[in-house]
Amino acid sequence: MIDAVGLRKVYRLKDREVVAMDGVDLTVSPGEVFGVVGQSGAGKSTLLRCVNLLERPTDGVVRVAGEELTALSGARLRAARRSIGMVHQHFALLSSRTVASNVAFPLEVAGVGRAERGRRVGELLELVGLSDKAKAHPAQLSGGQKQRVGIARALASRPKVLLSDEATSALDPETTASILELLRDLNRELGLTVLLITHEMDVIKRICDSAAIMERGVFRESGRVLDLLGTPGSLLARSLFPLPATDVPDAVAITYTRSYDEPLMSELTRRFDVDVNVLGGAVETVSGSSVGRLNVQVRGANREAALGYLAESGLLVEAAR
Ligand SMILES: Nc1ncnc2c1ncn2[C@@H]1O[C@H](COP(=O)(O)OP(=O)(O)OP(=O)(O)O)[C@@H](O)[C@H]1O
Repeated sequence: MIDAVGLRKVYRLKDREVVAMDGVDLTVSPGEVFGVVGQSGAGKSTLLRCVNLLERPTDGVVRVAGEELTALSGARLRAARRSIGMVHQHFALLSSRTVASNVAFPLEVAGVGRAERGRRVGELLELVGLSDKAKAHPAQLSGGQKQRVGIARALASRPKVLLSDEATSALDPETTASILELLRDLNRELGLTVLLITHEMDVIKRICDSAAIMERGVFRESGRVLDLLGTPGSLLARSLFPLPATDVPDAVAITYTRSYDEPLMSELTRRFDVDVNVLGGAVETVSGSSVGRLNVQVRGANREAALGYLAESGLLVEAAR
């Protein structure tokens, strides 16, 4: 649905050049939620602005919903961009307009008639759970409600793709959870493809099917979240499940990305007669699967066979650090 190849963006300032993006390849499949996570200055906003051609990349090709945006300009680019909705961190609502009129705004710009606009706005407000706020003004809404208006407005022209620029960064944890849930529901119910940028690992954990870690203008790793978590040395695994450093002898870090019918640890002690001591870790639901990362001390004569058994069972076994 989104295909970007070799994206570079260089800002030319008076006295120097800033390379904000330096060769990013991004593929977002139809119907998935893809999260790009990184610290401030990593290049996330630049990537998002280049994907919808708010800014033209210095190099590279961007295709969205089958259209090569980088080959278009003027009216054809504006028309193609209707298949992309955008949600902003600070909502970007018009304060003098009511909620309904904010949502109607892109429809007015697109020349949609009054009756059709009214019908569509009603539908959109229902979709985001704000039917009772149609006549309110943005100043009368909570942050979460404002973001719901922002999402309704972004969906007005029935986009295939929603870009989210730190949609939950200005919200408290509870409101963040409800907005993420809304994005997930819209993704499922409308088959909406979502590309979001965030600096919060929690957003990746809660709603993303795929993710990329961005640092200094490049993707350090990218792929399906569960695949990355099961990959040796994964940065995402270390960031989502930070394990405390350990120098305990015979300790290993174990990662599993699905639930097991049989109790593996007790099986281990029974079959291999080893002592198993859990030193630390966490178990959480990621992309709908039970994922765990544990530091475990395994001791005994059959230690190697026991670790081999875990690896054969599909767990990732690495040296604990
Ligand atoms: N218009 C611009 N002109 C010059 N440099 C820019 C411009 N926009 C971004 N940059 C620079 O490009 C780099 C990447 O910035 P970008 O805003 O994309 O990062 P980010 O990951 O989105 O960070 P943040 O979360 O703080 O917005 C930074 O060094 C930034 O200073």
